[in-house]
Amino acid sequence: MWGVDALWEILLVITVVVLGGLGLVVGLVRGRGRKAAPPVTPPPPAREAKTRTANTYRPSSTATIDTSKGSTPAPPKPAEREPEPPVVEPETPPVEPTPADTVETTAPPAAPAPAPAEPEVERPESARGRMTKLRSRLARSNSAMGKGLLTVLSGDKLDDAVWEEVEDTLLGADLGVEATTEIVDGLKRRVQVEGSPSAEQLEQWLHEELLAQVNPDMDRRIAASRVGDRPAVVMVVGVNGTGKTTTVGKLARVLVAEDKDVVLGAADTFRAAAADQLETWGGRVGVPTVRSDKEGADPAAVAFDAVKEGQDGEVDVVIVDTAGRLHNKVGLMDELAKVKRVIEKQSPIDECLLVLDATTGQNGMRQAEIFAQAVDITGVALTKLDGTAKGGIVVLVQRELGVPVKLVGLGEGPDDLAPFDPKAFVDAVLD
Ligand SMILES: Nc1nc2c(ncn2[C@@H]2O[C@H](COP(=O)(O)OP(=O)(O)OP(=O)(O)O)[C@@H](O)[C@H]2O)c(=O)[nH]1
Repeated sequence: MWGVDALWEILLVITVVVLGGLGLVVGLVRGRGRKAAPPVTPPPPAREAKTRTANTYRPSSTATIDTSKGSTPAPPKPAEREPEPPVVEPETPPVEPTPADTVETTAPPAAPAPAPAEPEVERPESARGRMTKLRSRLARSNSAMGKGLLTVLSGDKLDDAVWEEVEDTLLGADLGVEATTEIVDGLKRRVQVEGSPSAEQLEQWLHEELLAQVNPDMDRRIAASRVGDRPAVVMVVGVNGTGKTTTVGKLARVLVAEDKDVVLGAADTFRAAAADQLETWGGRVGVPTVRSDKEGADPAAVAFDAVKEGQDGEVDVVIVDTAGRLHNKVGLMDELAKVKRVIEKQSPIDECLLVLDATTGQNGMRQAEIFAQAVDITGVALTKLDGTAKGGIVVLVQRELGVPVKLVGLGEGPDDLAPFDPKAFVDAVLD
């Protein structure tokens, strides 16, 4: 018979076997359960995926450039070869090609751009009476002289101190010594003859004395009409920066307003932009510009061609702009003399206008004298009179050069050039 110990051993073995079997069954059941789990919902399509879909409508810009350069195009990436199956949510509307895409991919080649519109030709206003219209500009800068004079003269007595102050004021306005002396002597004489004058009487005398100095009898017409069977020729000279090219442009406008046919000659070949500047001025009023495309071209040759063009085209006037700066003064004067000589092989020069900057005062006068030695000046265009209180330069320049101021510049606007009117000038100074 088996002992109790043996019985316990048998029971222990059976328990171990049963527990091991149970463990095996549980393991199997859990493993099968994991395999049969429901599929996990994929994450919503990323933003990147949408973008990529849209991009398939758009030819790569780099590819286009590469093709046009003739280089071998890189094989298309799989994503570019075929649109990817849509990975967007069903409710997302399909991506439409943008108008730009449509043009690039399917539209026929774009129609040629319309021809640029013809630049509009301006019709400038007549320059008659322009100085009276611009009088306020002149008065703004120059009436200090007039006011100063009238204040001094309206005192209780007219003694030496008063006359000295009048002299200083006139000299300060660049009238020059001779004109100043003549004006003061004239006033003193009238006071001696008439006795103590009223303020109005003094103002009237001052007006007359100043006007006499500005010399209203000078011929200020510009030679801009055909002479016999040829155009008039106007040569414009002056130091660079005085406003020479601008003045030629403004003068062309003045003449167009008078129904003149004008040709411009860009003989300032020293400064590269001068021809462009002139051409722009001319273009605005339908006036052609003869120029050279070569920087530093022979200015005399350009001037010659301009005059020839004017003759062939039977225009009224040819205006030749010249250089105002060279490496040295002698070179500039030699060049101007040459331009003049070459023009005169075809036609007399009817007008030689010197452009002077009124703000440069006595310095401008020295320039004027140098130019006068190289060419025969027939008139002066005094620019920037709006920016100086030294309007007396009008008197000085006429006295020194013996030629009239024919034009005055009173601003930077295209129509700020006026035929000089002595009475309007004196009126503005004594305003
Ligand atoms: N305030 C004022 N400015 C003026 C007048 N005339 C010309 N200017 C200005 O002066 C400057 C010089 O003018 P330009 O015509 O280029 O001078 P330029 O003498 O031709 O100079 P270069 O071509 O270098 O020889 C420009 O800014 C003009 O607008 C004027 O009457 N009043």
